[in-house]
Amino acid sequence: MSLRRPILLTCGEPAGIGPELAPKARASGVPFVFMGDPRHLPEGTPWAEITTLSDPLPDDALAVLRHDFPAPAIPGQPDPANAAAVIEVIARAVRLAMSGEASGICTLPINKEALKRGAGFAFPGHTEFLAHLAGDVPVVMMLASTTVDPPCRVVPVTIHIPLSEVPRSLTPQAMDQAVRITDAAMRRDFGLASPRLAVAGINPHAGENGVMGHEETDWIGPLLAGLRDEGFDLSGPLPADTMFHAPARSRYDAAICAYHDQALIPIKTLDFAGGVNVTLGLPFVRTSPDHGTAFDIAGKGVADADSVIAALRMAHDMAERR
Ligand SMILES: NC(=O)C1=CN([C@@H]2O[C@H](COP(=O)(O)OP(=O)(O)OC[C@H]3O[C@@H](n4cnc5c(N)ncnc54)[C@H](O)[C@@H]3O)[C@@H](O)[C@H]2O)C=CC1
Ligand SMILES: NCC(=O)COP(=O)(O)O
Repeated sequence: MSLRRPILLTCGEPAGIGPELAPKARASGVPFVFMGDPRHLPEGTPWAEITTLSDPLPDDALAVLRHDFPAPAIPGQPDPANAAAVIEVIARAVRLAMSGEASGICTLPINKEALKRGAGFAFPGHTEFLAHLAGDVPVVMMLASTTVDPPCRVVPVTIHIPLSEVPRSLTPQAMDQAVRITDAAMRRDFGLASPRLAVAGINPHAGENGVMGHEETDWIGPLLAGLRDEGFDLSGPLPADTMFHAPARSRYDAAICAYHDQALIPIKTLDFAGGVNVTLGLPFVRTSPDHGTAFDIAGKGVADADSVIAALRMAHDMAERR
C-alpha cells in the first residue's frame, strides 16, 4: 500500500488496550506512524523513532513519533497525570493532518471519564473535539462495517447524550445536516455515485401513523419529503427494529439513526471485531476502531486488532480517494 504521507495512529488512553494494539496493527500493511510514548508499548516491541513524517518508515519495526507522557501506563488504571498528554497527542495529530504532513489520522480509544476527571476534557468524545479543532465544522459520526454483506453503515444523529435528552436534541436541523454530510461523504470518501440513505424513526414502529409517537408524522416525514424533492435518495422514516437484517440493508448504503444505541447496537452486534468509526465532514481523514479502552483486558495481550486494522485500511482508502 502506498501513500505519499503516512496515517498517524494516536495512542489514546495508555492504560487501555491502545498501546498493545499498535504493534499488532502493522499487519494492516498500511503505512502508519504511532504517536505516543514508546515506554507505554508492550515490553519487547520493536520500534524505531522518526522525527518527521517525511522520514522513511522502518520495515521491521513500529514507527514512532515520540510524545513523552509524565507517568507510566498501568493497564486498567488511568493516571490523571497522563490525561492532558492524551489530549495533546490528538491535537498534534490534527495539526499534522491539516497541514498535509500526515495523510489522515486513526485514533486509538480514549477513556472519556479519565480525560474529564484528569484534565477537564470538555468534549463528549473525539468526534466533537476534532470538529472543534478543525474550526467548529459540522460533522457526523458514522460506524461502518464492510466485512458484513451487505455492508452496515450507521450514523447516529444525536450521540453522547442521555436518552432523556434525545427527543429535544433530535431536531430537523440536526437530521437535515446528517443527511447532507452523509450523502456527500458517501460520494467523496466511499466512492458511491448515487448513495441511498435510510432514515430511522425514533418511536416503536416509526410511530405507526401517530399512535405510538408523533415525531415521524410531525416533522421527520415532511423533512424527508423535502430532501427527496432536492434529489436525495432517501427511504423512511423506517421502524428501527426491522431495518438492519441483511435483506433490509441491501436496500440502502447508510442508515441515519435517531440516537447512539439505535445505531451502534446493530453494527456492534453484527461485526464488533471489524467495525470502524469514521468522522464524516472533517477536512482531513479520521477513522478509529469501534471499541473502547477495554480496561478489563488491558495489558493481557488478548485484545483483538481486527477493528484497528480495518480502521487503518479505511483511512488509507479514504486518503487515496481524496
Ligand atoms: N473511539 C473511542 O475513543 C471510544 C472510546 N470508548 C470509551 O472506552 C471506555 C470503555 O467503554 P466500554 O463501553 O466498556 O466499551 P469497550 O469497547 O472498551 O469494552 C466493551 C467490552 O468489549 C471488550 N473489548 C473491547 N475491545 C476489544 C478488543 N479489541 N478485543 C477484545 N475485546 C474487546 C472489552 O474487554 C469489554 O468486555 C469508555 O470510556 C468509552 O467512552 C468507547 C468507544 C469508542
Ligand atoms: N460510542 C462511540 C464512541 O464512543 C466513539 O466516540 P468518539 O471518541 O469517536 O467521538
